[in-house]
Amino acid sequence: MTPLLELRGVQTHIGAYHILHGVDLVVPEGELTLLLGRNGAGKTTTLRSIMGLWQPSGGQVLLSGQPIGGPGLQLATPEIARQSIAYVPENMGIFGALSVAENLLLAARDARRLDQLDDARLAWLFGLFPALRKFWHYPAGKLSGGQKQMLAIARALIEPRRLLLIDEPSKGLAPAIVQNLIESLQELKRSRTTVLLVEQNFHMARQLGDGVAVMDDGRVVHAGRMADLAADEALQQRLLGLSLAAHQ
Ligand SMILES: Nc1ncnc2c1ncn2[C@@H]1O[C@H](COP(=O)(O)OP(=O)(O)OP(=O)(O)O)[C@@H](O)[C@H]1O
Repeated sequence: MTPLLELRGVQTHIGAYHILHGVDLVVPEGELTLLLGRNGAGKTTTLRSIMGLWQPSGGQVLLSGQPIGGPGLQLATPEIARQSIAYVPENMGIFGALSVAENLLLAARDARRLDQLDDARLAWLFGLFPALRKFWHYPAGKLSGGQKQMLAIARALIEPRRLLLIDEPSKGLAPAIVQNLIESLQELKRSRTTVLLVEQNFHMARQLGDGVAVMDDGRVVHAGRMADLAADEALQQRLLGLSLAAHQ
């Protein structure tokens, strides 16, 4: 079956630096695929290359088999977003001075007022992230780090999406908050939303991943099922090193 997203030999340069050296990656429809790898391996650059925020200098990015990125066939970022791909960057891109409700409203292209937001979708989001209902009229800047992360993901989900790219949502969060986030993302998985999730936290990754790709030095050096990697400590050690395999 054609995967929802596929990268074939993607090369990306940032200025004079050659960062991605031929990334091959498959994200099947309806699955959560983990992208792991040490700091600087190229995970964020891969997400940005999918979105066209860095334009690949070689290879192809395909959505349902149709090219969306690569030399000679590059779509602009707004066109890529219109293919129903949402990106939650590490800095989350939320507006601190606006309320939780206003942040969500801004992300909904079809609604101009709060009462135009889709009720069923909001109820589903509140089920995933109960804190959003509780802090509905609070300035987003006053939320905790974990709640901000949940708001950022909720913004990406305010409309139905074919694909969600999420960059390291656990970064800087306390273990108890990470556990909340894991539970929310497990609930999201039940809706069969296709997700490509960048993580360094293996404890989180192993509970969420269907498939996994491990990057090193601008390439994918391992791809397979997360259950197989989670069961193989020697492989974890070899691919991820001690610091990542340490199960928090
Ligand atoms: N704007 C930039 N200019 C120059 N080099 C960059 C830029 N952005 C990233 N890089 C370099 O590209 C390489 C890959 O970075 P990237 O952020 O993709 O890694 P990562 O796997 O996401 O790491 P991290 O987990 O630390 O975010 C790193 O060596 C980084 O220094």
